[in-house]
Amino acid sequence: MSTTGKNTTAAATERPPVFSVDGLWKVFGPKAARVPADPDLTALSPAELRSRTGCTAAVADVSFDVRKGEVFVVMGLSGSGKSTLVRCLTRLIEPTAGSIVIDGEDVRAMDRSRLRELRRHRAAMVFQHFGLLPHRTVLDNVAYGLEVQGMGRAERRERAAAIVAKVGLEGLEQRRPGQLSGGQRQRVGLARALAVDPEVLLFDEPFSALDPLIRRDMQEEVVRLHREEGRTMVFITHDLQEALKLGDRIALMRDGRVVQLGTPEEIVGSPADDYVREFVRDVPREQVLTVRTAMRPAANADEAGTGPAIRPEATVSEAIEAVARAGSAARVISDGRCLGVVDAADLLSVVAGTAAAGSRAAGAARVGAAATGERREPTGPRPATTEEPV
Ligand SMILES: Nc1ncnc2c1ncn2[C@@H]1O[C@H](COP(=O)(O)OP(=O)(O)OP(=O)(O)O)[C@@H](O)[C@H]1O
Repeated sequence: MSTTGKNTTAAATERPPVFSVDGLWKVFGPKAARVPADPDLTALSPAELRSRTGCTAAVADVSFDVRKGEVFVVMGLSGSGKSTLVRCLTRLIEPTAGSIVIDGEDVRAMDRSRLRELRRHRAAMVFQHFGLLPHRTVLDNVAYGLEVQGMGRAERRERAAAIVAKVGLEGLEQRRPGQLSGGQRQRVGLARALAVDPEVLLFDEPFSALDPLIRRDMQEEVVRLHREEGRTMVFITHDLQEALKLGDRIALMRDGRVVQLGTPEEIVGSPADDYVREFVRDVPREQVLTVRTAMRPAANADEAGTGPAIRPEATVSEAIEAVARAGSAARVISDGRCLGVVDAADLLSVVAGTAAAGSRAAGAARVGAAATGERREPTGPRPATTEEPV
């Protein structure tokens, strides 16, 4: 579980939104539209709402932005509303209330042809069950979306062949889906979505049917593609490890609501409530939390001036290694400035979960902001004033 390659820099968090979702509801059941509009009904628990109205609020007042170039993970247990939420983004499911905007354009106002173009070109979906055409070859399955777009045969086959190679399926172009393993089929599904060069890739639990090793391969494939292409991705999963591994930010859903929205580090280091705390209880904190969370101001000039230098994004696990090797506290250095120091005790208290993350990096105020989906940048502890070249 490494955070390597993630968009955790300030530049990434300042990128413009691709999708902006505000006050989104999807209610299933009779006279669904009255539910979001009635505060007496919106205040009910899911069970009460069902017994009073026969309705289920699969998505309940959800707001967030997906920023350009990020991997945005929607995570939650079965039935929490993940699929409904992501299907609402391109109106595969029609929302009941709220707004969805893609690149400034109102998705709810799109007519049929505009919606078709949205789904085909701008926000392509990779499904769990592949959805491949059984009688077509790998190459023709990948070229299918280009065919629908009206691209000529030679051009689309050339383009499809390049994408097939990109996802590691070279040599299998002429096979049919029935002659492939589950992992290979999922690669075809991924290649097909990539072939149309969409602005956003939407993944609906794409790897949950794969065995663990192939699943890990595919996760690495996604990380690699993301790193190479910087494509915006929305990824649904019920698997916390997968969410932490892939997500720049994670929206954790429960009963249709987003209970916390934040970076893996924020979710693990500063759970918004007991539900999230229980969810992340078994996560190896040292692999997710960074030294930003663990560091403290240097006690004196001596501490600020000696010891190994580590980056603020280094994980606590990496810092433990550096501190153990050096036998002294490490300095957290960014742009030649010493932001703080970490010693063995600081690092141990993060591992043990006794470090008050709320009072160190992830301030209590941010937890509130994350829970409501408000955009707010992670803040580190107050930097030490010591100027120190690395
Ligand atoms: N067509 C429908 N009619 C009525 N209720 C529905 C419908 N589709 C989904 N629901 C309900 O909405 C809630 C959210 O379902 P959804 O499929 O979005 O959850 P999920 O988190 O994606 O679950 P899973 O991980 O099992 O796919 C559930 O309570 C589900 O029963």
